[in-house]
Amino acid sequence: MSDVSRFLIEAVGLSVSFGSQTARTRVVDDVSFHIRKGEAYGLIGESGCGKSTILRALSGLNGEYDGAFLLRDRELPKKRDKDFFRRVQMVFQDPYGSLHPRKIVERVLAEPLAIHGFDRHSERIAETLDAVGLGPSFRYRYPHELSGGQRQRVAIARALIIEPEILLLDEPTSALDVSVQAEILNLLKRLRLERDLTYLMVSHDLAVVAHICERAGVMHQGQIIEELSAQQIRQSQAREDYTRKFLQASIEAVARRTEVEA
Ligand SMILES: Nc1ncnc2c1ncn2[C@@H]1O[C@H](COP(=O)(O)OP(=O)(O)OP(=O)(O)O)[C@@H](O)[C@H]1O
Repeated sequence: MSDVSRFLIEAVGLSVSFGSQTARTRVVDDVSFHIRKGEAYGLIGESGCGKSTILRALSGLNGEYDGAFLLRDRELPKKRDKDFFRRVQMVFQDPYGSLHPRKIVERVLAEPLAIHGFDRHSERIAETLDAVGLGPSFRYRYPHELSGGQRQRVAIARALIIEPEILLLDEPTSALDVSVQAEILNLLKRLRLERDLTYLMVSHDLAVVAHICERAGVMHQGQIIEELSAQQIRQSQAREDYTRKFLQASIEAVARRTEVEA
């Protein structure tokens, strides 16, 4: 594939509806955005605005959409192929649900290597565990022997071990304690720089998005109503009324959280 494409990922006129003919609801409505190579792009908005639906459509979990996703200017087929999953990996919100309870970490990490035909399994597992901050002893543990943060590190390792270009992150820290959230966010930030990764991250938490992403689309009722830079988010510089209220509500939520922790 050529590297001259303007964008690594593009969504063009994406719409997703659910329900039968008579009770059909459009939950993503004509959404377009682009992400450059190496960039971290966020989708933010209240619960139910359609963020995860976009991620599920891009990841191939739901092929029932209108519009298109382009990877380096090429439209992705509705049924994603193996090459897509080599390049694009997903990290889910719930580190408890996303790891198989009867598989030790080594097996969790060996499976994607086998599927995608990688060599040097043992070395790659050791390297990747180290990259996510887990020592060699974690290799032989079951998920129930791990904390929430350690499980999410394993989930990140499972995504990274096949050297993808893009990580799709669906609220990757919202199931974790606040102190652990910061560790995982810092890990994601470091990994992106070290490995020249591109992120699409979905979150309802503005602080999380402003920490990780350079740009974010603000979603409301299935549409991206405006895009903001991380600096605009931090300085509460929004054009739309809805975004201003959303930013204000988030700032108040963070202040409340800080008061509770103090
Ligand atoms: N498989 C489905 N069938 C029917 N409705 C669905 C389905 N998946 C999502 N929805 C609906 O689509 C809307 C958008 O859901 P989505 O999960 O994308 O929101 P979200 O912004 O990610 O919210 P949250 O942060 O709570 O996950 C919601 O009203 C949801 O109930």
